Amino acid sequence: MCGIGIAIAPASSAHDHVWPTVLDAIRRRGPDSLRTFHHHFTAHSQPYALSLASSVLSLRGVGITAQPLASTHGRLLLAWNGQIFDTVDGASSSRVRLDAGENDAQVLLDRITTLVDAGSGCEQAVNAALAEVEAPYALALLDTHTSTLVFARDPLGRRSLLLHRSPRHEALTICSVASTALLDSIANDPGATLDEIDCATIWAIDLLRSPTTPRALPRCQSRFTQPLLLRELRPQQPASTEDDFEAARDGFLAVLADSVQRRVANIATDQAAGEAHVAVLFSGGLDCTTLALLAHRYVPAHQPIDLLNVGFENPRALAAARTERQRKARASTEPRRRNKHQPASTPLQDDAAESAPELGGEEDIYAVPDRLTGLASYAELRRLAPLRRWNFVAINIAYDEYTRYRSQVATLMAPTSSVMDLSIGCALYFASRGAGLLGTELYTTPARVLLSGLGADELLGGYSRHRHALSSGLCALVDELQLDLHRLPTRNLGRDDRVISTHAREARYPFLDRTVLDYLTSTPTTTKINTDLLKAGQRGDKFLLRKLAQSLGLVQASRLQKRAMQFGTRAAKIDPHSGAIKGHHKA
Ligand SMILES: Nc1ncnc2c1ncn2[C@@H]1O[C@H](COP(=O)(O)OP(=O)(O)OP(=O)(O)O)[C@@H](O)[C@H]1O
Ligand SMILES: NC(=O)CC[C@H](N)C(=O)O
Repeated sequence: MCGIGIAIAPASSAHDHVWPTVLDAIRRRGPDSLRTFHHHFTAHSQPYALSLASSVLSLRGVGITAQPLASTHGRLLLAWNGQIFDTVDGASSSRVRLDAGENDAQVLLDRITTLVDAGSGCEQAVNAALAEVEAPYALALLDTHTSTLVFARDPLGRRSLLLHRSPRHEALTICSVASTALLDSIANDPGATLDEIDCATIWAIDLLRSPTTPRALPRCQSRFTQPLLLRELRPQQPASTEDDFEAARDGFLAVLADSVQRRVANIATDQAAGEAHVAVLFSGGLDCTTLALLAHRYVPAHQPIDLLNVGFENPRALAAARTERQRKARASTEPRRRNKHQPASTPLQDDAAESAPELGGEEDIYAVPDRLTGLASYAELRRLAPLRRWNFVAINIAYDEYTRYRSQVATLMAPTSSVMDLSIGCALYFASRGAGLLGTELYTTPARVLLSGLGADELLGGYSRHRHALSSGLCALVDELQLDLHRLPTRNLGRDDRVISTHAREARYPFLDRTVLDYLTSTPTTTKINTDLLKAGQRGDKFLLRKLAQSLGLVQASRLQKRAMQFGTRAAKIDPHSGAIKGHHKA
């Protein structure tokens, strides 16, 4: 992923010690180029300076399209962290150019320039151009003629953009990710703030009038920007073309496969043709295994697909497992009647009981639940696609290594800061670093594109809270699913982008493609979820996806139960005495 950094401040105070640290942080996200453009203006009779920096992780077009990218006469400057995967039908010239392999930043800037040349203000032009594309993005556009800055994130918030205000709001920093110096300012200067930029609207700053006060602009409506509403909650429910379950499953397969194809095709890098261009963040669970098998259809046959599977040495869980094994061994050699007042097990024993059967043996400290599932699904992929080179990369993170990197991950994920965020952030940090064992050899994935299965649980009812909601009736389940859709932009995606992109890689989310979202929000809830099975505590969750996976031959993976990343990797409750700490506590 690329990076964006913008500083707006009175000229006298511009470029303090924080700005170089912001540049460092965004350089890591986009190692292929980094440019900075300076714009000077006067507001309230005071000279001001704006610096606009943009780094590029080049994935589209011929060569590297450096940013900020200038329009022909230099009036407009674009910083684009994004990938256009689809365009509305009306934008046919953009579509043709993208299909021909042109760089999407250039195509987008040309479209904005055309609208500005035809008389639109730059805010309207950006707004209209963004409504024509399906893309994860964070963007900033500076109009040097009018001294207007426009910035935005895609409606689902798949790319990060943060806003930092100085204590008296006289200066503003907009950046993909925070640096330690920026966080120090939050800690030390009362009044300083750091927030994720809201992606429901587009933002603009009229630099000459109010240089540090963004204004919200409602988004232009299109099929890519309309709010997502489940069919059960629409005033008029669409006629159900998918009464037939098999037709619904096949329709889902068609849109999901197409989404995967668009995310793995046309990756233009200077990599050797025969090395992996695509890796899967691979727990071995249902969601990512299905994506891996679909990716196999479209990734060139001579390229390997890397499966990145992370697991942590968790001293607490290991100690508990050992104690539990010893207890069981003692119990089997000295059978004793349990006193009825003695509790069946302690919380630590419960934890161990969960670990014990899943740890492959005392010595295999990385045989965490996701490793075992990962290996099983890897075997299934090899069986179904034997001619593909699948690289199962075992990413083993020792407790020492985790403790060395923890504060770095905490800085990257800011302003999110809970214990659960840190566990997930660490799992994603190491998984996307992509360095582990390929067999017995050390290996680091060269892939810049990482597929993630995130989104399937929100769309298809994969969380245990969906089952709890169903116990209050179907309407409660529908409401819970709608809430998930509503919260997608604010929950995890910004955090994940900040953590993953620091390794100069880009996460792509096939389940969050707009056409997939439209399809699944139009499919009846009772088709997506088998409510009878779910009520009975069986595999009724993500039922449509389970059946899709089965139809592809993924028999083992289609039966897997959801396991949250922090538990599957054993990144949660890893520190001594962390047993009583709750996920929502501050890390
Ligand atoms: N141990 C892991 N190693 C690498 N990537 C992982 C791991 N665990 C989860 N991921 C990635 O994060 C995504 C979202 O994780 P989440 O905890 O929501 O799992 P999930 O919904 O059960 O998905 P899946 O069925 O793919 O495991 C996964 O689809 C996968 O791409
Ligand atoms: N990774 C990015 O967001 C870079 C921008 C552009 N899509 C490119 O590939 O060059």
